[in-house]
Amino acid sequence: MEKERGILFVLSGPSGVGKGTVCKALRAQKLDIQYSVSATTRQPREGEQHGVEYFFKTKEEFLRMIENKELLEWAEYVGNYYGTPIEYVNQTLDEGKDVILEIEVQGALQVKNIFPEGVFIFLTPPSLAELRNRIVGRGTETEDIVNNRMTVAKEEIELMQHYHYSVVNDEIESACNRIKAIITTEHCRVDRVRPKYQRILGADE
Ligand SMILES: Nc1nc2c(ncn2[C@@H]2O[C@H](COP(=O)(O)OP(=O)(O)O)[C@@H](O)[C@H]2O)c(=O)[nH]1
Ligand SMILES: Nc1ncnc2c1ncn2[C@@H]1O[C@H](COP(=O)(O)OP(=O)(O)O)[C@@H](O)[C@H]1O
Repeated sequence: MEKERGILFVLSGPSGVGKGTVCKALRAQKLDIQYSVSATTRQPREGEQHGVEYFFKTKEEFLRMIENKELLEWAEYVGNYYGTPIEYVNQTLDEGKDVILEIEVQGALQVKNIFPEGVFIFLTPPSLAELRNRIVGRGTETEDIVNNRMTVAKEEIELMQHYHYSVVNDEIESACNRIKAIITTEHCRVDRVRPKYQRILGADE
């Protein structure tokens, strides 16, 4: 019997809201979901491994991936390129497994055009003041860059309307629980389960 296709979940939101942190916490829970590994031209950080956190590429290699249509979406973010290899996503969904992408907002909106049946989750800060604290707290940005990130974040929060769900990242554990609840809910949607039951009803006993 033909397998149900998996569901594509996209977790996105402004820089510093905690996408990476929440995704790492979700991974630790060993859910039945696959995590896509992105390609990037940024330098690996200490401890990062090729093929685990990212596929680290030169700019030339990345541009070739774009040219060869190997990416589902891509975006330039703070001077580096980031993109989602399309083959892994399609293959994993075809195998009936769910996939989650943790990507920034420009990329998420590109995916929405290609995969409108995907589930788009916007991670929201509890407040703008807390978002600023988190960006400053990370200690990687100068004051000018923090101000710039805040301006971009406000524009990105306006784009929340294009998403299906908004999850507040107040506490990491609560945010993870909300995302797990969304995954469960999506699996119970009648438009997703009906084809399966129609097949069962139509099949000989
Ligand atoms: N569009 C897009 N964004 C990505 C992709 N992979 C990672 N990102 C985003 O790129 C941004 C920078 O990621 P990274 O360099 O790991 O630094 P971070 O700020 O510590 O998360 C984050 O907002 C990620 O969500 C991708 O494949 N496509
Ligand atoms: N729920 C939370 N409460 C407090 N701090 C958080 C929370 N989630 C993330 N952070 C902190 O906020 C900063 C930004 O998180 P990060 O995961 O790098 O964000 P993003 O991937 O969205 O850019 C990090 O220092 C992280 O430890």
